[in-house]
Amino acid sequence: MINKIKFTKMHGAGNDYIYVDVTKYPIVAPERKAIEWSKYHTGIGSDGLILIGTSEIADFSMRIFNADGSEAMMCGNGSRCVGKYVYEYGLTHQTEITLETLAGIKVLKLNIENSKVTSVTVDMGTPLEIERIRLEGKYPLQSTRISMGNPHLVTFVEDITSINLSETGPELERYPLFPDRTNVEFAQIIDKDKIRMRVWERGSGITQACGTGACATAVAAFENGLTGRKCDIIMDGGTVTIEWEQASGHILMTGPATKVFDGEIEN
Ligand SMILES: N[C@@H](CCC[C@H](N)C(=O)O)C(=O)O
Repeated sequence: MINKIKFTKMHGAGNDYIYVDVTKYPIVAPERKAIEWSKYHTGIGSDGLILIGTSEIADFSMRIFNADGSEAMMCGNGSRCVGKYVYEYGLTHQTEITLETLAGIKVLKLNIENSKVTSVTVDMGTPLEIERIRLEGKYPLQSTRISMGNPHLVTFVEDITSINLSETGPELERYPLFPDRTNVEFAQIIDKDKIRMRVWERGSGITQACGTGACATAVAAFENGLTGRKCDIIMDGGTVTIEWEQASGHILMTGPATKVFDGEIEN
């Protein structure tokens, strides 16, 4: 049993996770560690925990645990950071990497400057289960639900500053229509290729950014005739560019990946 785990804190547009190479530091109960380590006052502080491992069907694998210990299928911002991690820690010299996730294999293209990964484009695959819905009850919202591997509920509003996300977020996350809970995005159209978005993440609460949420928002905007196929999603912690390719039907997400620090923690 390894007593000390080496980890790296990284963020993608402010969406921050603890990254562990589990080929060197196996973690027995990641659900429990995600809860313990994500706490800001008594742990490392993060939106969750991401495990980087080997794969029989791709170059690497990624597992993601939210701050409440629940396991998610996919993490857009996290996948970019995994690309940076495996390249900069010398686990690969490839600049195109395949990554096994619970939502299928994703392809990462690394943009390198002076041997550092500055940004990554991820082929996020095809958005699924796109449905315009009308919520009832306390929040009679006209929204769009979309799966990017994980579930999202996107609502466009005139003025995003009018949304009390810490109140609506948890209620919509557990709205009865979503037995598996949902991620919740509110978005305001700035112009044909710019959207301001804020997110309440299932299992983590308000975060500064959500990659799969940015993809879902861009898809919902296009489906509702509000933008073209390519747009910038401006979140609290940074911006990502989303393109919904017409030919392939795939979503391409490009954005930053940033290392914060390396650390060591008792297992
Ligand atoms: N922040 C992520 C998504 C993380 C998982 C999400 N909270 C869920 O439970 O579905 C991203 O960047 O995509």
